[in-house]
Amino acid sequence: MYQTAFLDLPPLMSAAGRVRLPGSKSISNRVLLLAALSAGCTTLHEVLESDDTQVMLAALRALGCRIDATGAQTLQVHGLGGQLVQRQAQLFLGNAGTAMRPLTAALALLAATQGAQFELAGVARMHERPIGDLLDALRQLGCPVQCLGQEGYPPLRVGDGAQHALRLDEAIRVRGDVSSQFLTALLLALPLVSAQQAIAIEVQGELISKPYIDITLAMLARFGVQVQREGWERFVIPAGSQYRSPGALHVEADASSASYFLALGAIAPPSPGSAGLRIEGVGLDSIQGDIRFVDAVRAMGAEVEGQPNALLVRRARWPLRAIDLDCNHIPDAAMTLAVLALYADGPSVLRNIASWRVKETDRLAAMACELRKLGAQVEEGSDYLRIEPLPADGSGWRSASIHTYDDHRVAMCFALAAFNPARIKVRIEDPKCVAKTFPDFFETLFAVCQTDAAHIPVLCIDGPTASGKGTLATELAQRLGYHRLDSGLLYRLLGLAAERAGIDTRAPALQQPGCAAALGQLARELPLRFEGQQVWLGDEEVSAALRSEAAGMAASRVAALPEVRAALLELQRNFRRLPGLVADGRDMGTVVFPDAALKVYLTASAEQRAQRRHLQLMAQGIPATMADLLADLQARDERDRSRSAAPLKPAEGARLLDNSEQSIEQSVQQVLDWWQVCNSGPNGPAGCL
Ligand SMILES: Nc1ncnc2c1ncn2[C@@H]1O[C@H](COP(=O)(O)OP(=O)(O)OP(=O)(O)O)[C@@H](O)[C@H]1O
Ligand SMILES: Nc1ccn([C@@H]2O[C@H](COP(=O)(O)O)[C@@H](O)[C@H]2O)c(=O)n1
Repeated sequence: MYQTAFLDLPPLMSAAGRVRLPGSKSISNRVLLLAALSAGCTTLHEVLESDDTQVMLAALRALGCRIDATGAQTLQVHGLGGQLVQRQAQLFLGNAGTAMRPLTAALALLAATQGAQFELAGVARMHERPIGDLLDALRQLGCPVQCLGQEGYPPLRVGDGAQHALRLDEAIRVRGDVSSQFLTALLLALPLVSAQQAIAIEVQGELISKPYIDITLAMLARFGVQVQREGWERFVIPAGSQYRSPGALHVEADASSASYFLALGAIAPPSPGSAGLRIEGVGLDSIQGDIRFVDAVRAMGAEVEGQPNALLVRRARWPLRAIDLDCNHIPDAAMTLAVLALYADGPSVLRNIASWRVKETDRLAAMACELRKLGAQVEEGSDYLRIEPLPADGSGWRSASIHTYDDHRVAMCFALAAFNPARIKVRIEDPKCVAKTFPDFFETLFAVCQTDAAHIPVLCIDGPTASGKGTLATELAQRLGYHRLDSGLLYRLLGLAAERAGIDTRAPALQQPGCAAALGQLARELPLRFEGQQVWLGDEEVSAALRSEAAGMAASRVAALPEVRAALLELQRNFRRLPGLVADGRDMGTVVFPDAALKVYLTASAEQRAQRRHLQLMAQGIPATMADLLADLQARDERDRSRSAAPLKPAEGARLLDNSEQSIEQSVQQVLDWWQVCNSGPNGPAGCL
């Protein structure tokens, strides 16, 4: 997951391959709760790992439910059988509506019938999301429920520690026109108290987001409770209903998450020779309402083929066909349509989406505001959006920094704007907000998208030994969310590989006929592998061996050979991958990435550098003297500067940074400021050179 303050998406050009989606949030949180309420043990497979499921898991554990992780995305839930083991708890539920609403209802009933008291709170936005209609229904039942802040909103206290008789004879009335989650919450909770009598729920107002109720009913059925539905107005939980664990259950992939990749397939030309984009984990027979997003992208012109537990999508009609659609049945996925509308042949209207206003943020206002930043004309009604497309010739598109409002769906759907025909980058602020439902969303996106190498930004740091290039490059890559190329490591690996192969890399031997060619060949076939922080040369883990001064000296000798440099050139250029690269070495800006957007030449006095290296080695427990280190680094610098192939020197247009008197953070800030300037042109990273 990208933990950066922002993520710059370079212009994207095509997409193809396979996407494996994470588990459905709606199903995961429902089945976690149901498994916890049931008697017996339930094994849940492919459970979503995200912020929203984490808060549900933490709450269930705080209530005394044992949940063991028994494999990747597999959990074993030891159900409580409807019996409280904790009579008091304070639960933090973040911004997860799928946790707050059902837990409120279930705990209110359990607290009232068994004598307990619980507090449920969330993040600030959760305390602005109304829950009054659900509380009214619980109060009708006779459950003590108290709002600890503003009436009708979390934080809440349910129960008062005493037992209360419930009024179950009369039908429970609940509003259905603000959020369908209130009805879901009651449906999930009431089987806890239906052993003796049937319980009816009557929905007041037109029920919105009906497909989510279908998910609830399907999950209840899996746990042994068959709810009788009379239209969408009345639901009856039969007397004697009781939760029974199904033993094991597989969670479908998230159909709302599929929408981003269905949309991607609709707008991205497939890469040459590919059949399109295959989305795995969910098929046309999904029980999730957002699968109907398929109808919407088909209406806009995409070809979608249903396969067993998968979808295959291809761009067909271009530009897309504008739509005028009632989106009440796909409220979450419909946000994706708002961005697709930018690529349509006329204005699109998304109707009946008033519920957007009470989601993670006011999504109607947020989408209108961010679409306008891209240059679109948008009309925002109380319950609709009308979106004018942007010209297919690229005129009118503006480079924008998309504010994401701590809303995962805003971040994910605006990623699609990176396919703009103007080929301008799109900045997504606070990309980690996708953790709510799809922590690896951007990694998944980059894995199936392609673009011209020239669009992938590169930031180069060159300079002499121990000037701090690696330290600076690592930090920059982390803050920008970019890949990192430590090019010196490749030369060090080659020096080590030569030693392992019995090739003498000392000066006289290197001049022997055939030696340079042999090293060039070795460089082309380097059996290198990166595993996290570990570097492998064939079967040997060599990370520590590579950092020795001897390895540095050997690297510096083999690096002077043109055959070696030529052999490693392509390998280094292959590190240029989405979303960007920070590369450090001696010739990053001069030879390997001459078109880099920003080139920095980093120096410090030889004495400072020797001292830093000394401290570095001491910290690793490697003995060295200052005098030896100074002599070594001066010899290396001299060889690097004086060689004929790719000598160490500032690249044309490079920014010079002498960090002798700077802290690491000051150097980082200086380069980020330069990077910001490079990126502030109307077309994104035009470069500083
Ligand atoms: N601005 C700085 N101020 C103080 N110390 C620094 C600064 N930058 C880096 N250092 C320290 O100097 C040491 C050497 O840095 P680093 O290994 O990043 O240099 P390098 O240029 O990548 O070296 P090499 O070219 O040999 O790989 C590290 O211990 C690092 O913490
Ligand atoms: N682009 C590069 C990077 C490194 N070298 C040579 O490798 C030696 C080791 O590099 P470190 O950055 O890991 O210390 C270095 O002394 C250079 O001779 C290079 O030539 N080009």
